[in-house]
Amino acid sequence: MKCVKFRLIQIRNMEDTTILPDEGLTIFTGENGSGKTNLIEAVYYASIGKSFRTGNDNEMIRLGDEEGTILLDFTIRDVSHTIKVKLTRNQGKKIFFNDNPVRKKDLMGLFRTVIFTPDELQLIKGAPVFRRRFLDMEISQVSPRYYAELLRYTRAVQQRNAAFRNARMTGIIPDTNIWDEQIGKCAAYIVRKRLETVKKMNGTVPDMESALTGNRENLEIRYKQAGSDEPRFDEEWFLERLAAYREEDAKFCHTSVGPHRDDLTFFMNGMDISIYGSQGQQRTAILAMKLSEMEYIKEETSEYPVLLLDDIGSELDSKRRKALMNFLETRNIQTMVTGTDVPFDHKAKIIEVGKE
Ligand SMILES: Nc1ncnc2c1ncn2[C@@H]1O[C@H](COP(=O)(O)OP(=O)(O)OP(=O)(O)O)[C@@H](O)[C@H]1O
Repeated sequence: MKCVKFRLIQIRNMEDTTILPDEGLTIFTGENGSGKTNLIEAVYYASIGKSFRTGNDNEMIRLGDEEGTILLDFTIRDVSHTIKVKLTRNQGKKIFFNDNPVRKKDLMGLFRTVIFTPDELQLIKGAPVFRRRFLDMEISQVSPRYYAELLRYTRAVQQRNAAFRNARMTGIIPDTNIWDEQIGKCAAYIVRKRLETVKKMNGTVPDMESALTGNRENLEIRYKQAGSDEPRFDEEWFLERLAAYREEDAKFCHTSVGPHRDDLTFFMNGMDISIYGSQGQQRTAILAMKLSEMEYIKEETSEYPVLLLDDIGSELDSKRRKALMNFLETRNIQTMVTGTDVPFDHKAKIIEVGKE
């Protein structure tokens, strides 16, 4: 999978900018605020249908304009495709794949990316939601069924919670069987898929770590299921727990059982790196996980996704950057990087942003 060309029209600070990235490494360089991250953000937007920086699409449209467009041409196994996203102020977005309108959820998995930004430390330091999202996005990009089950699951949990809220005034515990059944079915599938993925990642993540550092630390991802020491993914288990917790859930109008409560923990040589790891180790571990995500996507789809690295120069020392670039080069992974100075001494296409 390669991005051949992308264009931002009235997006962020870009009036009309076309970029032809290299098949290998492209470095966006330029002063602070010149718009380097805006370029990576647009590529990511075309892949997922939303920004990694904001949930408010209006922020994406250039100030003073009413609409903005992102166009992206890419190839899958040498066949060309196009994605077009048209954003209109306060009126949402329209997405087109090969000129046909598609819903945002249908965009998932067409043009695949993996992103690493300075905020990525949240994956270790932040709330569980960041870790679940990481895993969910990874699997959703290769499995349309997973994404559909996830959406169905989220809706069922919302409906169950709404049923509790609606019944609150009456003091009667509502019958949520219809939602519990849906939650149980989807939850079993979601947790099974997540466990499979974690297992696959554990097969590659130590190699990625050693490619970056030269050390073979024992890096391991563990799935932490709310309510069970040994992860369970049978529907009956979820149904039993949903029934057992119904009374308490009704009191708080929430659902305390299910994969939306699960978490991941990262261990290095048996130690939880969120507690014992240095900042450098945490960053390297995250990057190793991202590379392992790339391997997973490659294994599932037979093509590497496009890697987007925002401000990597400030995140990794030169030794690790070099090791990372060697790794990407040998696998022919298309990579787009931002940095105020050209941060690498590798063969790359360098695009100076903000200079006409
Ligand atoms: N909706 C918008 N309309 C116009 N300009 C915008 C909009 N959103 C952001 N900008 C401008 O985009 C620029 C920020 O771009 P970006 O974050 O890509 O910078 P950068 O080159 O990555 O900078 P740094 O090196 O500091 O990370 C700022 O100048 C900001 O004012």
